[in-house]
Amino acid sequence: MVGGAQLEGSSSHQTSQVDASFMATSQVIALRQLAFPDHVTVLIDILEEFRKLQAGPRPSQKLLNNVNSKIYRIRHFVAWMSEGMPRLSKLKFLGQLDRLQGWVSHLRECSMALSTTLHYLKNVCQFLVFFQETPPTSSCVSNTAIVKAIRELRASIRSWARPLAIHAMHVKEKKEAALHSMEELCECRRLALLAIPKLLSKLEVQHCNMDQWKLFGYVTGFLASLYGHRLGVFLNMTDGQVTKAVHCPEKGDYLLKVEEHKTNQSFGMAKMLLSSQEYGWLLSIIQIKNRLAAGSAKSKYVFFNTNASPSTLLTRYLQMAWLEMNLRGVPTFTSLRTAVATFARDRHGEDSEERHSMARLMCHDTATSDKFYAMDLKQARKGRLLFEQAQETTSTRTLHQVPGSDLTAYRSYCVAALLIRHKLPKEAVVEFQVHDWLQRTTGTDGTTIRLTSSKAAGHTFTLSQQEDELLECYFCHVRAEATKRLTSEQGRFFVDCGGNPLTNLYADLQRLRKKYLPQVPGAAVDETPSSSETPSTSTGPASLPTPPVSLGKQWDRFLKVFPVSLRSAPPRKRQCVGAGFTAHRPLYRKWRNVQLLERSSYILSQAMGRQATQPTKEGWVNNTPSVQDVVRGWVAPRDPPTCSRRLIRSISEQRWRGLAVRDFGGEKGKGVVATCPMDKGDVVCDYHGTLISQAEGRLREDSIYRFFSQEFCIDASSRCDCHPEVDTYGRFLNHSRKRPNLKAKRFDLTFPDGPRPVLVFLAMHNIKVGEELLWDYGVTKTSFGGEGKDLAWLDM
Ligand SMILES: C[S@@+](CC[C@H](N)C(=O)[O-])C[C@H]1O[C@@H](n2cnc3c(N)ncnc32)[C@H](O)[C@@H]1O
Repeated sequence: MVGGAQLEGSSSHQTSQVDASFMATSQVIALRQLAFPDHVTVLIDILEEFRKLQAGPRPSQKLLNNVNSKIYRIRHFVAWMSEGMPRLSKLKFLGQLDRLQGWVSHLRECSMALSTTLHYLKNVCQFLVFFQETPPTSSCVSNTAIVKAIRELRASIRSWARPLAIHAMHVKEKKEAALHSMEELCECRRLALLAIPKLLSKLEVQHCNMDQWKLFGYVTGFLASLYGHRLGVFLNMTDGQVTKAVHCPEKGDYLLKVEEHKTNQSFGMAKMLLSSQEYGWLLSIIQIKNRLAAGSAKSKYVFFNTNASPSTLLTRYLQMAWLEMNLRGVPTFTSLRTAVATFARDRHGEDSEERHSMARLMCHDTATSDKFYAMDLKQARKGRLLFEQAQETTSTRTLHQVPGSDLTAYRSYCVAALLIRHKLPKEAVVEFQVHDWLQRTTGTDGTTIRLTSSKAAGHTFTLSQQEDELLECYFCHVRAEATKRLTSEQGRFFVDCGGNPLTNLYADLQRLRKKYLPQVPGAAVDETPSSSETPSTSTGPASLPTPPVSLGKQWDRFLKVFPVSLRSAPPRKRQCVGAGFTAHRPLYRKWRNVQLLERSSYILSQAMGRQATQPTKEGWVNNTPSVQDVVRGWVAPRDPPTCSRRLIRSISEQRWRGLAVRDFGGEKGKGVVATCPMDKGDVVCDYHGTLISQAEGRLREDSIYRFFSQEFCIDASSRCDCHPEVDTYGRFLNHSRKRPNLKAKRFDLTFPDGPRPVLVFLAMHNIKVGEELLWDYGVTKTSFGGEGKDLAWLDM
C-alpha cells in the first residue's frame, strides 16, 4: 500500500496539480489510498486519449480542471481494480465484477458528499464506455465483461438518484432559510446612507482602523445589496478604475467598470452605475488611503490593506456593518447576490428582458441559477397568484382590502399634483382625457401631456418620472376599478368611484387640506364628500392625531401582525399595545371593517352555490355581517356578455366600456387599448360599418377599413350613417398573427329594423389595462399572391 503522495506523483504534470488540491479535502483522506500502476504504458495511453477526447480542441481553463478531476477519479478506480492483479497490461482486471462491486461499496463507506460519489461512478462509467468502443489491441478483457461492468455502474448510479434528490432538497431548504428579504436589503442601504457620511467625517478628523473597516463594510454592503456583485468585484476595484469612471454631467452619475473578476471571460467588465454621492464615497476612501502611512498608500485597490494587496477581509467587514445595522442573519457577498438575483427573477419574470439585463450587469449566469435557486415563499405566492389569475374574473379582480376612501385619497393626490404643482386650471383637469394620457410622450425631461378636448385644448404640461408613475398607477388600478362596472364611459381620466367623470375637484383638494392642514385657521373645509363617494372617515384629525401617511404604514404593519381572515379574532387592546400600536383604535376599527367585508363576500359566494350558509353556522362570534351588510355587497348578476339583448343595445348605441384609441405613430398609426381589465370571453366591440355584399365590397375603391367575411363585407371606410358623430373602435383595431388577444365572431341578431349579421370581437384571454387590442386579420405576407410581401407587420 502506498501513500497519497505517490498518487500525486503521477506522470502527468496537470494531474499532479489537481491531485494536490484534492489531497487537501477530507473525502480523499477518507478514500483508501492506492497506487496507480504507472508502469503500465497501455493504461497511461488510454487515459491520455480519454483526456484529449474530453478536453476537445480548445479547452477553457474550467474544462481543463474538470477533465483533470475526472482523470483523477478514474485513476483511483484503476488503482483499486488493479491492486495485486497479475499481467496488468492485458487489462483483464477492468472487467472484474466482484472488484468493481467492492469499489462501489468502498465509495459508499467513505464520508464523501453524495454528489462527489456520483461523480466517481459517472466518470468511471464514461471511461468504460470509451474503453468498450476503442479497446487497445493488447486488451484481453471480453466485451461481455465490460458490458456487465457498465451495467453494474449504471445500476449504482440509478440507486443514488433518490438520496441525491433528497440531499438537493435539504440544500435548497437551507438556502431558503438563509435568503435575505427585500426589506433587509433596502434597510441595509437606508442605514448605510446614514452611517457612511458620519464614518467619513470621523475618519477625516482622526484615522481609526475600526472605523475604516466599518466604512468598507457599509459601502460594499450598500453596493452589493443593490447590484449583487461578487466579492471579487470589490476586492479588485482599483483607484484607476474609479478615477476613470464614465461621468454623465447632465444626470450627475458615474459608470464604474471593474475588469478583474470571476466571470469577466463570459461577461466582460462588472459594471455599476453610481450616483454622485456613492461615487464620492469611493473617492473619499482613496483620499483616506493617500493620507495614510506609505504601505497602504502603495495599494492600488480601493478597499485597501496595510500592504499593497486588496483587503481580504471584506466579508468580515460587511458582516460587522450588518450586525451594527441590527439586520437578521450573517451576510456574505454570495448571499446578497443570491437575494438580488432572486428578487430580479421574481419581480421581472424568469425570461424577461429586464431580468436578463440585470443579470448581465451583475455578471450572473441565469441558466445555472435557475437550476440551483431555492423557491422561497414569495415565489410560491407568486405561483399561486398565477393559478388564481388564470381563473380570475373581473368581479374578483378587485383591489382587495383597499377601502374606497383610500382609493379616493389616491385620486386626490393625483388631482392635486396637476392643480397645485402643475398649476393647471380646473377645467383642464376635469377635461383631461384617457386619450391624452395614452398619447403622452416621454423625453429626457419627463413625460409631456398635451390636452386635446375643446375646453382644455392647448394646455401642455410635463410630469416627472415619479409623477408619471403616480398617474399610471391611478390609471391602471384606481380608475380601472372605478369603471369596471360601467357598460360604457366617456373617456375622462379622472372619475369618481362610480366611474363617472369628476366635476368637483375642490372636494379632492379639501380632502387633502383636511388631512394635512387640520389646524389652518379659517380654512374652509368642505365636509361633504362628492355624491357617490365615501367620506374618508378613518383619517379625520379628531379621530387620528398621527399624520395620515404614517397611518398607512401603521396599517400595513398592523395587517402583517394581525392578518385578517374569516376566522381570525380581532386583536385585543393588550395585543395591539404590546405590538407597539399605541393609537390602535382606528386600526382596530379598520381591521373589523375589512373582516366584515370578507365575511359578507364569503356568505354571498356561498349563497351562489347550492347550500347557503347562515353566519351563525360559521361559528363567528362577533363582527358578524348583518343582512344589510351582505345585501350591500350584492351585485346584480349581469347578463352574459353575449346575451343578444345586451349586444344589440351596445351595437346600436356604440357604447363599449374600457376602450380608448391611441396613436402609435409611424406605419402603425392608430390602435385601440384597454382602459379597464377585461376577462376572457368579454365582448369588446363590434366591427362597425355598412353591411354590403362581397361583390360590392370588391367593386368599391381600395380601403384598409373593409372587412370581408365569407358571406358579406363590412365597409368602415368612413364614419357610418347611423353614428356619424363617432369614430367607432372596430376599424382601429390593429393586426397580430402571433399575439392576438381578440377573435372575431359572427352573431346573427334581430335589430329593431330587422335581422342582420354582425362581427363582434371577444377577448381571447384576460386583458390588462393599457394592453393594445389586436386580432388576427387572417392574412400573411404570402396571401393574395404575395401582395403584402413587403409588409413586415403582417407576420408579427
Ligand atoms: C383596420 S386599419 C387599423 C387602424 C390603423 N392603424 C389606423 O391608424 O387607422 C388596418 C391598417 O393598420 C395598419 N396596421 C394594422 N396592424 C398593424 C401592425 N401590427 N403593425 C403596423 N401596422 C398595422 C396597416 O396599415 C393596416 O392596413
